[in-house]
Amino acid sequence: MSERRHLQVSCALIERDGAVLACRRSATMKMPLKWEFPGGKIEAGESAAECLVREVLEEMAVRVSIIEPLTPVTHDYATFTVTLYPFVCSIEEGEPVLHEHAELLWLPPDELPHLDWCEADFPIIADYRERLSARQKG
Ligand SMILES: Nc1nc2c([nH]c(=O)n2[C@H]2C[C@H](O)[C@@H](COP(=O)(O)OP(=O)(O)OP(=O)(O)O)O2)c(=O)[nH]1
Repeated sequence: MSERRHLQVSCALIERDGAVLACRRSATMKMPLKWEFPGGKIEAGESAAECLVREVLEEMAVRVSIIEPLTPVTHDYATFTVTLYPFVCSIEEGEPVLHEHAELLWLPPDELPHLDWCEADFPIIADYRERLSARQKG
């Protein structure tokens, strides 16, 4: 029996002017038309943070700097498992462009849960919003 695939993926919650960038997967990708954060698979010898910066640059021609890591999330999909390493980021250089995605959207954090996200992303959004409200209180 073949072993179930377990992907290690970095993803970016890019903040700008009180909004966060959401990307919609194209109709031809796996999980078509689901929303996700920009990012991709961690390569051998690469840290999650290095992967994040490389992937966002490749995917949307934007150089990001990391503000803070969020708690990694492991999720079982029907055919594979993914561990997502999320990072809150800001843009250092560039304007996001559509290469692979069907749509890009800047959304206030409170509106993020309303999109049809890849399942693994919901706990990340919850963690992010909790940290934001903690930041505002304290
Ligand atoms: N980039 C990204 N991927 C996510 C998120 N949530 C989530 O479940 N994933 C999954 C979708 C993919 O299976 C995997 C990301 O790998 P990828 O971006 O290299 O994969 P892909 O489907 O675009 O392409 P591929 O496997 O055919 O090479 O992680 C997310 O927020 N961002």
